[in-house]
Amino acid sequence: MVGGRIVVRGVPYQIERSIGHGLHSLVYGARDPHTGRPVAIKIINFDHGSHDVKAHTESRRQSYWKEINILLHLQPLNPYIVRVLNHDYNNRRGIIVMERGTTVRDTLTRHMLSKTPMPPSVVHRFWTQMVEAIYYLHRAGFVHGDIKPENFIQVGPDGTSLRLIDMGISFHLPPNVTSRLKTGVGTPDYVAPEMVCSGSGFGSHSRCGYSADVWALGVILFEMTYGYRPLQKMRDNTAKFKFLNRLRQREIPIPRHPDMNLRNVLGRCLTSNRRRRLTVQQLLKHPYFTEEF
Ligand SMILES: Nc1ncnc2c1ncn2[C@@H]1O[C@H](COP(=O)(O)OP(=O)(O)OP(=O)(O)O)[C@@H](O)[C@H]1O
Repeated sequence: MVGGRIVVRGVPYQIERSIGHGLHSLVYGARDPHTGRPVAIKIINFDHGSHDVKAHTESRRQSYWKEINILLHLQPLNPYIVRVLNHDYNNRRGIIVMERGTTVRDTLTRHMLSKTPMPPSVVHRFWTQMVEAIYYLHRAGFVHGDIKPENFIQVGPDGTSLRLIDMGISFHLPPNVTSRLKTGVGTPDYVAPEMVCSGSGFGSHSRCGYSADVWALGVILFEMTYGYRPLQKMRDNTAKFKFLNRLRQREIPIPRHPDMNLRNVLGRCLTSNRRRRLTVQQLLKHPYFTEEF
């Protein structure tokens, strides 16, 4: 595929390189032939690599339709959702062409490798955009369910504007409902304690709702500030699940920091009782959010 061409609804894109993959997809970097702008092309192959081909094909097809429908629905409602530029599907695969950026994970890795902390002004700029992205999402009734630095890309001339990608496991809640029981999925370092039912894993009835996204926002702010995640040093996922399960009786310790507002907002996001966690609406009014940098 790399070096080749892919035509999506009559537009020929030149594939430059592979830029990522997920459980269901391959993602390539390409150029828009009309504007020269970099684009990302996500390809979900419907019939690939499964023993039970029929069931697998159907589930991949559904996941493509779910993602494209949510993305298109949210385009006018949320300025932080990755912009979809083109899309198409056939019997074999679904294709989404979107704006391309570098992930916040890439930036965090660069800081980790060079042993330089992310400057507080950049942390603030990134995190306030993340909170706004989730605010618009929750306002439209959607829970993301897998908030992490891999799912935010940096776009724009100086790479400081953020967009949210991968709506693969997000879901809609009816009005006045703030969570639902769900088969647990997510990334252990970012999942909220209420998503963990037992000492060994998610369980089939994890409670997932708006407050789980707020917990994950707290983990990202912690990671951008201190250079590591609260659960990062734990041996394996079993140890992480055990720790999260025990958090009902205590809280994650927040290390010292000169910015008291930052430390306070971290504590209010990383509160093990989901009912006491701040909502995104409340985060927008928190002094850390409103303070000048
Ligand atoms: N618009 C984009 N710009 C830059 N990189 C992207 C873009 N979209 C996706 N990627 C890269 O491709 C990876 C996989 O994309 P994505 O998370 O959307 O796929 P997925 O199949 O839904 O993944 P998962 O299995 O985690 O649900 C991302 O982590 C990111 O590195």
